[in-house]
Amino acid sequence: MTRDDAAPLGRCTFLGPAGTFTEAALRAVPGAEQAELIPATSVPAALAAVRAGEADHAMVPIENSVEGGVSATLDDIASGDDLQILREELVQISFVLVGRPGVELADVRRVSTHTHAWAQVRGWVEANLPGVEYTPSGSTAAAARALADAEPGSEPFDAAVCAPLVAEQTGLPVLARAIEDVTGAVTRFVLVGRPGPLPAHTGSDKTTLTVPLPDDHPGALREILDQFATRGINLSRIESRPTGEGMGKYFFSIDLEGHLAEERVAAAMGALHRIFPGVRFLGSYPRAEHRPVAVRRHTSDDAYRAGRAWVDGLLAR
Ligand SMILES: O=C(O)C(=O)C[C@]1(C(=O)O)C=C[C@@H](O)C=C1
Repeated sequence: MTRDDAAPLGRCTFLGPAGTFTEAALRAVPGAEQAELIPATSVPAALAAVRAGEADHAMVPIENSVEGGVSATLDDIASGDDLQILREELVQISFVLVGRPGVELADVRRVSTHTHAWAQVRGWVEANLPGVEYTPSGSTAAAARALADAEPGSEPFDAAVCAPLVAEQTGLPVLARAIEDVTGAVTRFVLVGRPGPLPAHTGSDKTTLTVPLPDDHPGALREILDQFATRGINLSRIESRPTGEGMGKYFFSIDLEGHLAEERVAAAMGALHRIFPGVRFLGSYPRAEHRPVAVRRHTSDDAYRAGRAWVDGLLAR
């Protein structure tokens, strides 16, 4: 059984408040206009709402083309009750600096934003606001709204780094535009639900999984990679994250090109499960770029089926 693409989003939570890049990603999903959008204060809070059944889906950031993986998401979906990624969205990222009313760029001493946003404007800040004090916030929009909602004169900081949309929504003065260090940066977001039928295989799919690293297993990383290499499976992301259970305890978070419904992916996942029973399947879903996955002839479904038919024929002699 495959998931119905036209299934309603229902109650959909996201890293809020209104005006985050995450909200922009959610609004790009067909059917978002009919969904009930529920802002969450953090990624773990959004995912907890899905696990508890208080929301049907959550949109959360997972990877940025400049700053890499979003740890809060990678760590949260890797533990606790299983969740499933249903689709991904790519959003072009450009930041503005908004200030409290009346402040000039030269007067800015304290700035707030999300840590991932801060990492993407570090060069601009060093060049234009040297020595400025940084306060992390739950999201870019949370920083801007803290500024907009404060009593005049008691703002917690002078400026916030956020999306141009939030500047419009709050009416805060824009002190600088396009302050990102890398033009054309992209953040990848995933729509997450509770485990259920997989989205249909499209030929341009991605699969996300995690593999815990056992303590006493020399060459474990190589054994994981071998499962993909021998089956011609390309990885688009692999990173290690601490499990939080003690020094040296890690898991790998992996995206591969392909769908669990493909023989080579199913075979690799089955093999991983034999070697590392703690492997966690986090979903197979269409790639946002819709670029077809290149499959080498000898690792195609047809080749797998032909190989199995040959062996079955030998056994049936
Ligand atoms: O704070 C936001 O607006 C978010 O949606 C989060 C987030 C992230 O986690 O990377 C999303 C995109 C940008 O890269 C900066 C922040």
